[in-house]
Amino acid sequence: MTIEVAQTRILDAVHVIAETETVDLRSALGRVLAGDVRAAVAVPSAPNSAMDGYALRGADLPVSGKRRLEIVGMSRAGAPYSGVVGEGQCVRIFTGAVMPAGADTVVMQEHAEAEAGWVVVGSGEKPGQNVRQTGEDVAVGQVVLARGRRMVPADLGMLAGQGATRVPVYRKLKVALFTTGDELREPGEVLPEGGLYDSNRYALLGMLQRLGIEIREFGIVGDDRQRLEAVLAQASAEADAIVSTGGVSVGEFDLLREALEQAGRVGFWKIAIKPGRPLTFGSVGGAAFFGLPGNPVAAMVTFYQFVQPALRRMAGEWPLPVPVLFKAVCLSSLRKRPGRVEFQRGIVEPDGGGRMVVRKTGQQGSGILTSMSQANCFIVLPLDSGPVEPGSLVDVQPFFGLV
Ligand SMILES: Nc1nc2c(c(=O)[nH]1)N[C@H]1C(S)=C(S)[C@@H](COP(=O)(O)OP(=O)(O)OC[C@H]3O[C@@H](n4cnc5c(N)ncnc54)[C@H](O)[C@@H]3O)O[C@H]1N2
Ligand code: MOO
Repeated sequence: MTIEVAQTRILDAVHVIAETETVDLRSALGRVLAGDVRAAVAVPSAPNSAMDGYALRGADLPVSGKRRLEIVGMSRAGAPYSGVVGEGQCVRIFTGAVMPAGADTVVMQEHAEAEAGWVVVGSGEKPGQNVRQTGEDVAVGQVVLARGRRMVPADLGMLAGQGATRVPVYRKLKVALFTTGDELREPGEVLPEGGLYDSNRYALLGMLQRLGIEIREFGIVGDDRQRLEAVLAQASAEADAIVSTGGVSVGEFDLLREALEQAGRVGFWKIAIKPGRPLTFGSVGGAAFFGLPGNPVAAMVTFYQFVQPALRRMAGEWPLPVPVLFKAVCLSSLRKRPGRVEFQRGIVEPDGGGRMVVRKTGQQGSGILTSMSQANCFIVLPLDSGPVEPGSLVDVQPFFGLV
């Protein structure tokens, strides 16, 4: 199965949560809007000055030479001038102050010479300049923020700019999380010979936390079918989605598969992706189920490719952002065989000469979590491509952005 087919099937199968709630603006960051927010007030609410200077009639500006205008008053932000600016007059004005009646133009103070109640302006100024018009940012009735938007800091500002104190949002998505494998130990415990600490659950916790999800942790579930079935039943009763790692390939102890066949409807897919070929997707009770491969990098790559978009959709987010891809010059040689899309891990940066360059973060095995920890991007190698020689252009998908 191609990545695209798997992504489409998953997005088509999941449901957006129905319940909504209202939250205080202070708690709205990262939440998903459950309804359109329309503007009740125009921003700005009145024409105002973009500069400190003098408000005057555009018709009074000299075409050539200079003109002397009488200063008849002052308009400060929060304390407008109540009179009218007549011919040959002006008002001392400050940034953000309402334009006085009669005036339609502001000359910044650096371009004017003030002298005892009078000001001299020169030519080269344009009628209408330096004025911010009513509603030029937001007009009354316009959709300020649309349903399905995951709110960013500027959105909180937009809502506050409308005088809003509370906003309608979808309730938080609940996700149950567990890992499988008798070899796993909880951090803090003593590690037996051949054991390893459960790193997947913590990496997944981090990725889920970034999505603002309410997490129900079921810990490590050993290779015990009855226990797996019990956890699946409880998880499906408590959560909108279940995410697990391990036990999805073909090993004899991959009991998750049997437990799932008992508890729900799931498909076992082989996807043309590396790392992360084996993936399980389906439902257990009313919950969507995602069974990720156990290898730590495979678990993270498949989370980003398949689980994250699905959880965002379920949480009400729409449209989903299209992942950013750009070209960079690859400084490493990369091993690659045609047949799978590969998500190798890299560090991308400007080279100082106007180019973006990328190099791989060491060994690229799907168990090498260091390769992910040190990376700031995926190097995305297409399905049918072969090895990459240093100096070639490759597609890069950055992890970073403003936060
Ligand atoms: N004969 C085949 N063997 C394997 C295949 C295959 O197609 N045929 N696929 C390989 C690929 S690709 C992957 S990925 C893994 C996926 O296997 P599972 O999902 O069943 O994962 P496990 O066998 O349980 O574990 C794989 C690996 O990852 C380690 N692991 C598991 N859970 C965690 C955790 N929570 N934290 C840290 N590390 C974890 C585990 O110890 C194993 O080393 O199968 C290949 N085999
Ligand atoms: O998922 Mo596996 O190699 O593709 O780790």
